[in-house]
Amino acid sequence: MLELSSVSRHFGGLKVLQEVNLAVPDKGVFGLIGPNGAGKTTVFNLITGLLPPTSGTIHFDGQDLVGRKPFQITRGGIARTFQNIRVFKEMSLTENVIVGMDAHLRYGAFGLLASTGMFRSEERRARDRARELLSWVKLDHKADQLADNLSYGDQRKLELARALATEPRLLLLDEPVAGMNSTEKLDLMREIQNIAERGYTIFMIEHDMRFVMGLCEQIAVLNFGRIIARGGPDQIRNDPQVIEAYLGREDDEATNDEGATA
Ligand SMILES: Nc1ncnc2c1ncn2[C@@H]1O[C@H](COP(=O)(O)OP(=O)(O)OP(=O)(O)O)[C@@H](O)[C@H]1O
Repeated sequence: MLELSSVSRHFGGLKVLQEVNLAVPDKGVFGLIGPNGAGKTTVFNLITGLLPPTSGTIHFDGQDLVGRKPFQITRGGIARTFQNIRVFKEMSLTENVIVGMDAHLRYGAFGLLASTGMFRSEERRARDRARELLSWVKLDHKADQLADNLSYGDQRKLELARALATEPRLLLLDEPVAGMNSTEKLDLMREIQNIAERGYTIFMIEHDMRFVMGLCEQIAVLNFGRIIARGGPDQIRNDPQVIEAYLGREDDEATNDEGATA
């Protein structure tokens, strides 16, 4: 579905990604892990058109993504969430999700939200879909509340619902459980699993090893800008290069995470 071939990205003299080859298969959950600063978010920034690669190609369903603008890539079927939460706190949950639908609404999300009846049927459809997506992350009972009232974990889930509102085929999640407690993590794990079962392909970056190992069928490991391993959870867990990449860095938070070596 998604294929990166010999992708490199340099920032001045800093070689953040070097000849990365990565193939995310259609359907299921794929994980990208690696120590802090390994280059993981840069991979997402290249896929979503926020940055161009220095060299290499990125194909999605056979189409070349390099040179396309972020909104074109979103319309083409790739959505993402960010490491830092980006919800509109002064809007309701429903309105936040409708903003995500923007590319698919005839009058645009803001036109629709500001309307006084002109676009009623489109508004009703958008609200129904927003509520459905909120139910996928168990937030539909809070649909009319302001996003500002949500816990940190629920704000992350709202971002996920908003990303789904762009009707993607591929969903990129950048550290979806960052800052969540263990109950929230378990809930989110189930919800992501359900979303994958609905036919979405999920590609996630995550530091929480228990979460990654519990969800992903395939995992790639990035270290100093290079892929050092790929395979199923058991293979990754026992890979000597992966163990060294994590344990060899005393300053890495992943080695201190609960369950990091699970
Ligand atoms: N726009 C940029 N300009 C200059 N350097 C950058 C830029 N974006 C990322 N970098 C550098 O690239 C390296 C990799 O960053 P990146 O955010 O991709 O790592 P990461 O694996 O996602 O890390 P973390 O797990 O801590 O989020 C870092 O040294 C970072 O400072």
